[in-house]
Amino acid sequence: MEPTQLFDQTSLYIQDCGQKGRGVVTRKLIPARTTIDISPILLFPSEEYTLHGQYTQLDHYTYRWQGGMALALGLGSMFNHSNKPNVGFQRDFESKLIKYTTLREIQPEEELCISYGPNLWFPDMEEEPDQISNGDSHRSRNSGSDLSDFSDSEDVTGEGFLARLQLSDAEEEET
Ligand SMILES: C[S@@+](CC[C@H](N)C(=O)[O-])C[C@H]1O[C@@H](n2cnc3c(N)ncnc32)[C@H](O)[C@@H]1O
Repeated sequence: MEPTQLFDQTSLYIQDCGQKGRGVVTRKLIPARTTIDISPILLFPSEEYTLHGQYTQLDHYTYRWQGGMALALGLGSMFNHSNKPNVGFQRDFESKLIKYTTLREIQPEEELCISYGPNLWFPDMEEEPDQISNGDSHRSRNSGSDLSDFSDSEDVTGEGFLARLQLSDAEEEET
């Protein structure tokens, strides 16, 4: 495996984001298309996840992965959800990494959010009050298309990468 360069994250910090719990915030302006983190992952094989993991706190933090579910080590586990995300992510199955890239310019003191997909298991506090649904707290994160499900390992750099991040889940399923 090639060595992976990690990132200087001195401008990012973890903050209490009210009912969302902790979240990731930036002190400085971050330009669009900036890679802000590469998180190594810890893979839980499908069987282990089905037998145990889905009944634990891990279920709130894991990403779909080839062969099971993955816990992002580092910032990747701390991004909250927004249906208008300002950060996209791309899984690199071969290198067991998730790369996070800004989708637009992000202002100082703004929270960095990814999209978990359409099937949330909690009431979305980013929504307007009359739009908040209850979510389904009993539904396993693994039981729907929670996270846009990249089916293959791809080059994680370049235009194709960012364009793919911006696909909606519906478009993603069609590709
Ligand atoms: C991957 S964790 C994110 C970090 C988490 N906030 C923490 O403090 O550990 C996912 C959990 O954060 C909370 N969360 C994330 N985005 C949210 C949102 N838009 N509205 C409400 N809760 C949210 C939910 O409890 C969810 O199960």
